[in-house]
Amino acid sequence: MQRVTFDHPHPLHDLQATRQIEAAGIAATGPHVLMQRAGACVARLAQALAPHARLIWIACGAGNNGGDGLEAAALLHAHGFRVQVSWLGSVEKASADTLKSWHKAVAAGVLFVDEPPHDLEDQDLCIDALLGIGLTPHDSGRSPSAALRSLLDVVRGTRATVLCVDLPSGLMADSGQWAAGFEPLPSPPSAPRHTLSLLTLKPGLFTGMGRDAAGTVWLDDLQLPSPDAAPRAWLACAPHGIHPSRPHASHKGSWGDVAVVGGEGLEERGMGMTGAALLAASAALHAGAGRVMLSALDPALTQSPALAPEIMLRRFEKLDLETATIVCGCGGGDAVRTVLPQILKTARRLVLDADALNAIATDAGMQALLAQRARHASFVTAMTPHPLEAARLLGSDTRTVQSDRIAAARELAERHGCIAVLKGSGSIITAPGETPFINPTGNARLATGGTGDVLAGLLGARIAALDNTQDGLARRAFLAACQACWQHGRAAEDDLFSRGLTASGLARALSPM
Ligand SMILES: NC(=O)C1=CN([C@@H]2O[C@H](COP(=O)(O)OP(=O)(O)OC[C@H]3O[C@@H](n4cnc5c(N)ncnc54)[C@H](OP(=O)(O)O)[C@@H]3O)[C@@H](O)[C@H]2O)[C@@H](O)CC1
Ligand SMILES: [K+]
Repeated sequence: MQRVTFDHPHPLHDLQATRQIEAAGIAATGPHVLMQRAGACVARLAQALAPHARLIWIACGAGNNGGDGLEAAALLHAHGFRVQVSWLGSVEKASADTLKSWHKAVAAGVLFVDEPPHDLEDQDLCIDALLGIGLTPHDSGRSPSAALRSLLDVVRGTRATVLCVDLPSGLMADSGQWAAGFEPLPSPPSAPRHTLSLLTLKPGLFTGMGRDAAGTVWLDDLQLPSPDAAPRAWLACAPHGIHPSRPHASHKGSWGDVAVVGGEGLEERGMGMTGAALLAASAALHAGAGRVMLSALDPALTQSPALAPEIMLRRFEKLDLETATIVCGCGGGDAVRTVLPQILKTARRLVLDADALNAIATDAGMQALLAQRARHASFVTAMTPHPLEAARLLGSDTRTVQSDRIAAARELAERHGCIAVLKGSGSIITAPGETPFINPTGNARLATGGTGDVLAGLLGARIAALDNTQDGLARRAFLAACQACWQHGRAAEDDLFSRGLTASGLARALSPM
């Protein structure tokens, strides 16, 4: 068993692959072996998480996820813990494996209760073995029974540490969304949460609602060999080796130019958005771009910001679109539409964000220009939509995008031939022909205006630093996007922001590496 850390990338397998791995495992080990192993490692982790538990309550569903819970109950009882079990199954309907574990628990003298205990304290433990990967898809229209619902409510409202077996019950393994009818109350759970994922890590644990639901994630392979099934995605790890430490004999030209085009003025539509462009420029600067230029769409902006005199103002027609990495769209408003076609045609390295994406979403001509970029091997294009911007580009809605974030990111990347970074909890980074990565860094401090502009500027700096003379530009740009997401999230985790984060503070906290 291992706690999932981010020192190497982890493969994330979807339900189909997990079921295949499970079936092969059962064929290799025989009946009940995997459930016994699963129960044993649940019991081991339970003891480690709550060594002083007065009471361990195990909520067991009717399926094999509940069987894991019953198996763990027998073991924990044998280790001297006071264990109570609520079981939703029946002897008549239980699977053969679950029935064996039920017999074991009964024979061990585990107490089965009709009502969940109401006296679970902080030091106690609640084991959620209600539902695992057997949850039927959300569109089946099936909602939880009253009995299941009432146990779920206790699991979600308890003060005790919660250990979820395989998945938080009701969370869909592939998407990280709650199945219909299983959504918890809006207030986030306050008790510590852990999830012990069995056999494989599932993508849904790390994106969408998954991170809040799962808490700390653990993995046990149930002693089966590493799966060779293709992962649906990878969990990104701390980057190393993409940008080795900067040579002493480097100069500003070594790290590339970033030019930010955005920031509609107050006069245009009564909504001043120059701040967004300034944030992107500041992020590029602090992330180590050799030179940073700002081409503001606000004609009234005629001076570099006093706090960042390094940022040079440029009229759009004075930008060298072929050499600079263009970050386009931050606070761009409608004004961005006038310059975007030329940028799409000419800029070799391009990061598209916010209003540039909104403009492209409604303009077939610009979509065609974007598609043409993919035919030039020396062109790099990255887009950084949040779910609503992604939905506009895909002609769908936010709910559909969020219902399968990996699929939505892939669709964007394939359709537009570019690197796609779908922002949100567990950002998805993908590109044509690449297996997507899910970024594990970051926290709720990022939920404030301007942090997306900071990511766009940071990504601009990372792309600007890529060496033109080396092969594999597309792949290196993709890895640079993964690195930028990692660094953006990691910066937000710094204690510096423990009392709150602003986007300008985040930009200033970035570093070249
Ligand atoms: N097989 C093995 O060897 C191993 C399996 N392992 C473990 O088994 C788990 C998978 O077990 P599983 O396939 O039995 O599914 P599981 O997650 O218990 O859910 C099924 C139950 O949920 C119910 N239910 C479903 N949808 C529902 C809905 N919308 N609303 C309400 N109810 C719904 C469904 O009800 P039913 O449709 O039968 O009426 C049934 O009662 C896996 O996650 C891992 O923990 C490990 O021990 C490793 C070895
Ligand atoms: K569970």
